[in-house]
Amino acid sequence: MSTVKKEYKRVTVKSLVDMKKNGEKISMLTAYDYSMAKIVDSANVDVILVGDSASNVMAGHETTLPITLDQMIYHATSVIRAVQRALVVVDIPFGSYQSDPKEALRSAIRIMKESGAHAVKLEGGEEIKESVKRILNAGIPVMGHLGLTPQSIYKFGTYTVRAKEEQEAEKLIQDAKLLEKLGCFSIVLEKIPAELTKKVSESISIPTIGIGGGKHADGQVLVIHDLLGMTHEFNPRFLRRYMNLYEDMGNAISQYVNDVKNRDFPNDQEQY
Ligand SMILES: Nc1nc(=O)c2c([nH]1)NC[C@@H]1CN(c3ccc(C(=O)N[C@@H](CCC(=O)O)C(=O)O)cc3)CN21
Ligand SMILES: CC(C)C(=O)C(=O)O
Ligand SMILES: [Mg+2]
Repeated sequence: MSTVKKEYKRVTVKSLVDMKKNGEKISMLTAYDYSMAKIVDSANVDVILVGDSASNVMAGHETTLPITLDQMIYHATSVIRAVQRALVVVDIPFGSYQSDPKEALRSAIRIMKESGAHAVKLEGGEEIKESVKRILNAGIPVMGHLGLTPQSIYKFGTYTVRAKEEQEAEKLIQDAKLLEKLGCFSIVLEKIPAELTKKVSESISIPTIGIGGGKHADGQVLVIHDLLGMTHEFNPRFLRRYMNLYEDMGNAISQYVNDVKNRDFPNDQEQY
């Protein structure tokens, strides 16, 4: 009898750029823990993002601002233990890269060293240029993030569509070109007009990953809890739900409560 070990061809930073070249769309989802990452990875998702959206969906904060570097590393470490195929990217959280490029590099190094992740993601363009350079110089792959950047929500005040005006759109295009020139391997485009996503995607050779960026992005990303319907009060237009887990889980748990109350669980077979 032989045990056949399944061979996984790992997704790399280079394979993502090749996918764009070959016209193959890239799938990306978030995960924050071992069990979920196992399922996401087994379903052949190309990129797993340990997003700072963990601040919302894991910790229950209103924004992504409170989550700490230590907490991000904890989530990333759990995810990495589960993943055999996907490229794992980790958000550098608010406050651990904005004050100076050396701090940015230190944060990126801690993420890579302590979690075993494959790349980091930072929000912004021109403003964080020196930090991106330093991190890339250390050999750490960087994913950019432009458009709606939730870490600067208080600067904008709302989660409305970004870069609808000519001037902001032009800055976004310049930022995308800059990130490519610096050496980023990919850029997330969040909540911008579909036509702008098209323009950006055609202007650079690294893949764009959209969330609320429309069909022209080279890939798509969603928060896993949104896709599964666990965040039933979050209803942006860009979200497609594939399940209604909030309801289904609620029903399953209610049945369990009933079974315990009614002395139905455990039964004779479910005890020793
Ligand atoms: N569960 C979850 N999903 C996400 O996609 C997500 C997070 N959390 N947390 C971090 C950021 C924040 N993101 C957001 C937040 C809000 C909207 C949004 O469209 N909100 C409103 C519209 C607000 C407005 O137009 O003023 C909505 O329609 O729900 C989109 C992306 C994306 N990220
Ligand atoms: C929504 C994605 C792109 C993200 O940054 C996150 O989940 O934190
Ligand atoms: Mg994020």
